[in-house]
Amino acid sequence: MAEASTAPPDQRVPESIQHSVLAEFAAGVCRDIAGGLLSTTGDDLVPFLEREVGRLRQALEDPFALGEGSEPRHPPVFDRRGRIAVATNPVVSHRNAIAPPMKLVRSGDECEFTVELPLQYQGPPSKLHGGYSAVLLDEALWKAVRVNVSAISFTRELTIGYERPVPLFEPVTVLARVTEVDGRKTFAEGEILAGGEVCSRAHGLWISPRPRE
Ligand SMILES: CCCCCCCC/C=C\CCCCCCCC(=O)SCCNC(=O)CCNC(=O)[C@H](O)C(C)(C)COP(=O)(O)OP(=O)(O)OC[C@H]1O[C@@H](n2cnc3c(N)ncnc32)[C@H](O)[C@@H]1OP(=O)(O)O
Repeated sequence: MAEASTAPPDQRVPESIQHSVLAEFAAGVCRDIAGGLLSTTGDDLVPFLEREVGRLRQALEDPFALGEGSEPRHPPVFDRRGRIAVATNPVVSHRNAIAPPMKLVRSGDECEFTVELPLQYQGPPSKLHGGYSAVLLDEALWKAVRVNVSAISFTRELTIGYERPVPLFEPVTVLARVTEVDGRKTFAEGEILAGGEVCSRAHGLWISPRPRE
């Protein structure tokens, strides 16, 4: 259990920058291993794994060699109650090895993300699994709701239309915007685009929980 921090606000971080950079690097190696296990077979498997383990071992021996001066994207913080809060989000957190991670590049009335999906997200050959398209759109539409509505909301309904396959191994864009706010209900819509063409469309409803009596 984390102890409540008594540090001044500017020092309220539970680990060094170097450890945060190391954790995000390790998550990246885990992602590369996940993809490589699906594309590497037979005699290539052992050298592949040795290379990846070697990258990790080298980082552990000399963490300062990891992109000198580089900043962690999602370092843990102390929350308002003094507990350690790690960015666990499975779509955008650089510390979560199962996140691609999808990157927010523009946030406002419309949110824009970019992402490149490797082999572990494959459904049809070289195309994204449809369930994972829904994951990307859920996150993007939730973010558009989050930045435009003050109360935290949760996905109540999400409808996805699959118009074209989403390609793996190339940058795709995910767009999202709020269309209507009605009390606790917020409606939003968005798209996944590849090469300028819409591949999937989503619309849905986000509801903020009723205030406690
Ligand atoms: C490092 C630090 C980080 C800090 C971060 C801060 C905190 C972060 C917090 C969160 C992170 C999330 C990260 C992104 C996640 C992406 C989004 C997700 O995946 S969310 C998870 C999946 N979703 C759920 O698990 C919801 C499960 N459902 C519920 O919990 C409830 O259903 C809930 C809260 C959504 C609504 O519950 P009710 O009981 O308040 O709803 P009722 O009263 O039934 O409906 C409200 C109104 O909406 C209408 N309504 C319901 N369904 C409708 C529909 N389909 N169309 C139109 N209206 C509808 C109803 O008729 C009602 O209307 P009338 O107020 O009576 O006028």
